[in-house]
Amino acid sequence: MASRSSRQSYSHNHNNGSSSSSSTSTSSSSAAAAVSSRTTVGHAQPAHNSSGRPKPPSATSRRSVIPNSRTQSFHSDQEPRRVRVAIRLRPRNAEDLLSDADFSDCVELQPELKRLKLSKNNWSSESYRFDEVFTETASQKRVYEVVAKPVVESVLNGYNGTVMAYGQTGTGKTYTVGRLGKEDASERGIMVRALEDIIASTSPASDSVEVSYLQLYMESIQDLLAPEKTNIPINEDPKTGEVSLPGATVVRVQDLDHFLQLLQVGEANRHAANTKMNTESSRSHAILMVHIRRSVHEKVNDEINSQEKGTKSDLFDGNGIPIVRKSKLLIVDLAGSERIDKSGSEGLLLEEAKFINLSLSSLGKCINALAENSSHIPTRDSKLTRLLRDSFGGSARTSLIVTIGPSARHHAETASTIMFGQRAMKIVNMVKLKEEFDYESLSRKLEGQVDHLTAEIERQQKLRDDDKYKLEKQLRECHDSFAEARKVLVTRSEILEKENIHLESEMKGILNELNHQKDLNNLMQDKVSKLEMSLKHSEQHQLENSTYQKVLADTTQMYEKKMAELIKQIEDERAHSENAEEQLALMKKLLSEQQKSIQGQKQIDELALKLQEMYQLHENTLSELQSLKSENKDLLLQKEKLNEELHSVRQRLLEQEKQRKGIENELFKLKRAVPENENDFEDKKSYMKEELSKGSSEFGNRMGSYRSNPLRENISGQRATIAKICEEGKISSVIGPNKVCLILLFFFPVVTSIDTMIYKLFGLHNTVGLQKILQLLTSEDSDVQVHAVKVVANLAAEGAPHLPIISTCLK
Ligand SMILES: Nc1ncnc2c1ncn2[C@@H]1O[C@H](COP(=O)(O)OP(=O)(O)OP(=O)(O)O)[C@@H](O)[C@H]1O
Repeated sequence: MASRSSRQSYSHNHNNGSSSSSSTSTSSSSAAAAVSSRTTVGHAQPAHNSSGRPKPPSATSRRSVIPNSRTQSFHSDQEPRRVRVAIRLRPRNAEDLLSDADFSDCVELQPELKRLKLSKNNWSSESYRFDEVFTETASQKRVYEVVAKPVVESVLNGYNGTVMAYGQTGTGKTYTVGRLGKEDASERGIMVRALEDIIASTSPASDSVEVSYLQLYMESIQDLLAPEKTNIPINEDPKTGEVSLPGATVVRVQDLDHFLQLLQVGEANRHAANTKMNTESSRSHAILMVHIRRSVHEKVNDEINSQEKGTKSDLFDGNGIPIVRKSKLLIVDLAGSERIDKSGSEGLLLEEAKFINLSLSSLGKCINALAENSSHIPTRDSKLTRLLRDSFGGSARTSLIVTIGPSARHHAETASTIMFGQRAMKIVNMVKLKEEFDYESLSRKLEGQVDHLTAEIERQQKLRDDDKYKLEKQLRECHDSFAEARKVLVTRSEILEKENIHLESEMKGILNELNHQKDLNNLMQDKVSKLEMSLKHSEQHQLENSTYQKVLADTTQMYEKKMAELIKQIEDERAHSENAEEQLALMKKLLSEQQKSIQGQKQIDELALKLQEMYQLHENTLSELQSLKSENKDLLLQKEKLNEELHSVRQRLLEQEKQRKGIENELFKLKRAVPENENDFEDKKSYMKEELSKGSSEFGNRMGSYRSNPLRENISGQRATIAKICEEGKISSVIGPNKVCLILLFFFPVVTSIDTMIYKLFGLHNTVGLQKILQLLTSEDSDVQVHAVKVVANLAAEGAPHLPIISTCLK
């Protein structure tokens, strides 16, 4: 009772609400008996704090039946959470109505107070407070939301959870937990609704929901999804305390329909045997294990120890890291906790009942021990307690639904069940969040990243190789074009150099020639000036040469002008040439610079273009030079001709000058030699003869130059006639016929006929005398006679004083 008193001291949430101090535990069920016995002996009471709330369990009281399973997790948050217990009253069934017709219900529910009154007898009852009280009209949905949904949410958040139904056979455990509700969804039990929520809250891409469905039948674990698997061993990790069933089938749930199919298969395989109490009684404990694995990306928590933090920081650079939350939900539909004597079982059924009672009794003992903070929790007494070690006193969040029937016939079982629930309410679990680094998915992710990066590196490498190949190709092409351009430039440079050398030599030649021409010009100018001087001196005597001199002066002036122009052109050409040389030097410099560092085809092309322009300019210069040369040549030829003409003119002038002087001398001598009269004639005859004979050879030579002249041949022809006349007149005997003719020619250059000349000769000079002319009339030579007649006729025509003489002669 002490325990009851202590329970009464719970707060409204924790107080079991028992209003009676008397122990009414007469349960014959094993678990209830265990609880009862513990209660009766008055073992350890739950600790309370000053506020009436149960103290958080001490290290000892909190201890889990399993070791800390979070050695790999980094969350250390632990939260005390009491096992939540709700009670549900099944509606009266036909049997109840029939058998209890004369009795009232043994329980009275006060759901608003979350209390249950269990009648002890007709006049007294005991009141018990639960976390929730469901009447017979409570819907499946509400039962789920109140009892199971918080646990499911915890499981989705990474905590282990357990939802378990405990109660007498036929009170609605399977109805509450395992009903499929195929035809009516509102009838669905906790299993289906829990999976519905879990599936809806998880992502098939990042999360996984796996289920195993087992039954514990006669201390043997059988796989309900693969019934051939029996006696599946329980594996307990000594380090983590994790309980697992490695032999059990684990199926990843795809959707709710898939789960319903699985559940249906499991239900079909669940062993059920008819008992006298319930034709469809479950003779085994059904355990649905739901393994949830959820990926959570969180930042590195400050709580992570520095070593782990450092490692992860290196890996993720402070960004979200893959964290996986692994949690397990157990939904347990326990077998009925009926009394063996009441069930009337025998044979196999009796054996089943014994095992059921054994496991439930063991569970009750554990719950008692936990509730009383016992130092020893007998979890290893049965497989059921081994499987549920994490659910009671462990790290799981646990809700217990206790089902009872209304029939007074089962008052004792109902009371025992209620006490089981009341004990369970004292158990405080230390729920723990089970988060782990998802090394597996991290590894997969990293492998994926490595693959991606490797592919990217390979792609980049391939791109680099392609670029490198293209660049190398371009470089080779550039090298080739550069070498070719260089070759062309070198060739052109060589050609230009040769042409330049050639031009330079030509320029030198031209310059030399020009200098020579200048010298010649100077000489010519000197000669011309001298000639001009000479001409000036002989200007008075050489009027006929004035035209020549003028032409010569004009020609010389023109020539000088042309020479000046030519010099100017040559100077221009020299300037051009110097400019070309400068440009060529620039080109050479550019070429050398270009040869040193050619930066590309573009510069080469520009240089080639410039070079071509220079070459064109050079070509033009050459052609201009050539034309100037030809002009110079022509001018030189003209100059040569002019020089020759000038020379010949000068020669003629000199000769004429010389002839003139000679003639003047001879004339002077002749004048001296001419007799004044007949007597003087004879005196001077010898002198003249001597002189004439002396000069005849010179005179004859001087006249030789005229022999080629036709005029002079004519004169020569007439000379014979004159000579005859002179011979007749005794002149020729004195000076000779040649000299007579020359005298005639000198004094009478305009005489057109021999007759006139003879007439003049005899008329001006009376040396011959009229008598001599008249004597010619009688000359034996007919020609002389004819001419003598003509002379006489002329004299007569003139009416000269000779006329009387002539008349006399003619007589
Ligand atoms: N709350 C309820 N509302 C309506 N019917 C119910 C309710 N609870 C139970 N029943 C009915 O009572 C009968 C027995 O229920 P159930 O089989 O769930 O009992 P049980 O506790 O699982 O029995 P066992 O332990 O023998 O398996 C079923 O026909 C079920 O439909």
